[in-house]
Amino acid sequence: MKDEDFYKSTLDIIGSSCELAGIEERYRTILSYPRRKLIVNYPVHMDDGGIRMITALRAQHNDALGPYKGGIRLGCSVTEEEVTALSMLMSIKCALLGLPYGGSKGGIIANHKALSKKELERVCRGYIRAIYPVIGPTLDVPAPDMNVSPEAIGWMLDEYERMVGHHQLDIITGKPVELGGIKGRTTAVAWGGIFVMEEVKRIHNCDCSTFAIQGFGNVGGSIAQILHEKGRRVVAVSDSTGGVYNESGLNIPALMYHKEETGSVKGFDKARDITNEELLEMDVDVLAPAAREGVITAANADKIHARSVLSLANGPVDMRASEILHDRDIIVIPDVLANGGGVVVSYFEWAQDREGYGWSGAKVSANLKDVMKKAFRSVNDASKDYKVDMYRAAYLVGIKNIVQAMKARSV
Ligand SMILES: NC(=O)c1ccc[n+]([C@@H]2O[C@H](COP(=O)([O-])OP(=O)(O)OC[C@H]3O[C@@H](n4cnc5c(N)ncnc54)[C@H](O)[C@@H]3O)[C@@H](O)[C@H]2O)c1
Repeated sequence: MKDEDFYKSTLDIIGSSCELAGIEERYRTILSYPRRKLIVNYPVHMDDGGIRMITALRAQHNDALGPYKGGIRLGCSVTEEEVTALSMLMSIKCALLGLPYGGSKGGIIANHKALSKKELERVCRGYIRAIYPVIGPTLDVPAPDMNVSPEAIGWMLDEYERMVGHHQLDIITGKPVELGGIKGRTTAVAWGGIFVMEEVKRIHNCDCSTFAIQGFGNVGGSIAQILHEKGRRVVAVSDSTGGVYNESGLNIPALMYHKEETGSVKGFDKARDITNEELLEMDVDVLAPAAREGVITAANADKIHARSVLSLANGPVDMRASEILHDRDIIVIPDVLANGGGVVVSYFEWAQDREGYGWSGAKVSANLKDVMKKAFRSVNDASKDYKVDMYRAAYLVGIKNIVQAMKARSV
């Protein structure tokens, strides 16, 4: 899916949710624009003595409920439309999950694979210097997203603290644990998805024994690992190079080792190579797209054979595809709910750093479970009340919560 289409499909779901909830036209108009978009160009010193200009941005969508919150993406294919749409999804996600945050997103347009570690550090530090005027612990709190590691977040924290001249751990989340990060952040998206899946299984009485996972990075890799440890059968996984399949279940730790050694999941000796299309069309209990936006659309929704779809990536299923799947009795857990565990635990990290008292892993896990189950119930109830699929219900609940906050502010 092209980024313009992702942006358009985000506006479509905002518009149709407002219509469904009977929300006044002016709120739909307000929510269809980001409040602020900062585009920056900054020079980075390269190891060969030259400089390179880096273009980056920060999109801030809506802050009626609290400070903007959103990750930073790094990559040469990052675009303004993609980052803007993702800032909108963040507002809706935070509102749906009951967090006191608005939504934002950042993007750094650079080929991270072609940078040395020192160059990457200078790119990350430069980004913080460039967006400094629009971020702050009660203004906009960044976090990692694709291709941004906890180490990179550590550099960003350090750069901000150098600028302000004092410690400020609550300026950014996703930090290494030894630098004010929180226990459980790296597996938070995966655990959040699993807690939601457990509710789906309990309430809708569906089977969750076999899994196919698209993407084998932070999110896809960690859910595969957890499911494997729980004794579930992860029969297929893929990355950008293709996928692998084993009907009896893949040995995930061995596959991780294979990917580390070869750079790809393909060619794993205890499995058969498959394409990403084959993975999406697999007959499994749960299909978890955990790579990119726009992978299930009206063009391939008819070919999906999973019993449920856990949308761990941002925007992997569009509204039309979700309707088609719903009509075929396939349960779609929307992204704003399924991958919400990441921002929930980011919120715990922010709260921990503002409080100055470390949370235990057990406290993180118990609180995450509570938030995810409560959010699932609100979506499930809205789905029944409005007689719509869970995808539309989730956006509807999030947007209603934002609009209530705007009304309380007399916007
Ligand atoms: N990391 C987080 O905390 C977090 C939180 C919420 C949502 N998300 C979303 O989850 C998704 C994945 O994020 P991540 O942090 O795991 O990124 P990542 O960069 O660690 O991993 C992405 C994975 O997807 C694979 N991939 C890329 N393009 C692909 C394609 N066309 N087909 C199949 N596989 C492909 C990559 O090879 C890699 O294995 C993104 O949509 C991101 O916005 C991430």
